[in-house]
Amino acid sequence: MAERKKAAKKAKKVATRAKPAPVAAPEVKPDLLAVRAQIDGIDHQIQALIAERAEFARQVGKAKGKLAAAVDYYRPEREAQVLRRVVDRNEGPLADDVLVRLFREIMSACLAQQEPLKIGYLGPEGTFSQQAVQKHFGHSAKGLPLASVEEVFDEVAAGHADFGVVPVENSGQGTIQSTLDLFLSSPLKICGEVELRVHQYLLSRTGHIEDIERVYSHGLSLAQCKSWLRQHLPKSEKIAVSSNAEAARRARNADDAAAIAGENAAHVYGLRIVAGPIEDRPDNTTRFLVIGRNVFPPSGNDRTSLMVFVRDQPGALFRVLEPLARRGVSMNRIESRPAHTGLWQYAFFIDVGGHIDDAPLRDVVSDLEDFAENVTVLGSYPVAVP
Ligand SMILES: O=C(O)C(=O)C[C@]1(C(=O)O)C=C[C@@H](O)C=C1
Repeated sequence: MAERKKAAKKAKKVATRAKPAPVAAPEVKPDLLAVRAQIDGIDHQIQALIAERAEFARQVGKAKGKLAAAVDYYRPEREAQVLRRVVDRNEGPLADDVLVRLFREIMSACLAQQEPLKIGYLGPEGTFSQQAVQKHFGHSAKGLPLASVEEVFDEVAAGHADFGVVPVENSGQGTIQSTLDLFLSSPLKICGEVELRVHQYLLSRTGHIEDIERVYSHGLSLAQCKSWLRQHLPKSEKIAVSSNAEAARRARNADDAAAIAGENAAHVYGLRIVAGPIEDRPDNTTRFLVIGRNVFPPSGNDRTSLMVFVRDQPGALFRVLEPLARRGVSMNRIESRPAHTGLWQYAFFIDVGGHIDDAPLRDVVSDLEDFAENVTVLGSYPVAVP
């Protein structure tokens, strides 16, 4: 919510507090049928407006001309602008993220009128990656569950999926380096980011904690619940598998096994919730990247990811950072990885504020090109809307 709006709301609250306590008026119970009639009238209007919007979205499609596929109609920068306006306008009672979810679904359905987008993710069904796909692209997009993050990159590069959604960072565990490393040898671009609050649950067939001797989960999820496991299941064997949904699939087959996964997985795999949420940090959040084959225009609030290859030499890191400081470009993240191009050569993965079409950032890239072995713009994309 915009700072200005928050300040106005706060001022209003303070003013209310300063007033003498009002004399309690007897609460008038609204008439149920009359209120429902109001809701019916509003639903009627909402439906007519959604239909009208869908018709305009179709016209926008026509205005773009005859394009080859659904992916060519997708405009992430425009979607981000629409959603930011929704947040700016919001004065309650519904929370920003609730309204954003509703509007995303409307845009998802409008876009799917051409043909639904196909989005690759680390499957099987029930993973947090699937939740991230649905959060970002809405339920009208078609999810393609794949066996590994590497396969997500391959299927997008081959054009079998329009976009992919891959985990890149967890608030408590840090960067998922295996995902970053895939960019070293991939031509794909970053087109968006999704932040997902991750709630972990202990799931099993019987639902009884005393039955559990083995706990399956993705290594990252086991790490996110380490203290809880130490306290509640200290003697159980912890087994890392390829995804949380795979863990749920295994737990389905044995009474003495459990899985740590999202609540979704309990429904998908017919398991009972033994305990949850069990993540050690209450703000546990995973950041996902949307990968595709193109870079999109600026949305007005963007981030750019760069990959800078340098030789191991004195002052290398300083020389990477100096142009950013000199040109006033803010940096959100830097990570160094072996570049796989030669011994002691490194790639710096850097996230900075702004779009590659912005002058200061273009200049930074040209400064870096003067001394680095190679500079790759991995993508410029809208900063995640809640
Ligand atoms: O504005 C556009 O370019 C549209 O295609 C319309 C619309 C929308 O429903 O608002 C739908 C899909 C795009 O990804 C962005 C926005």
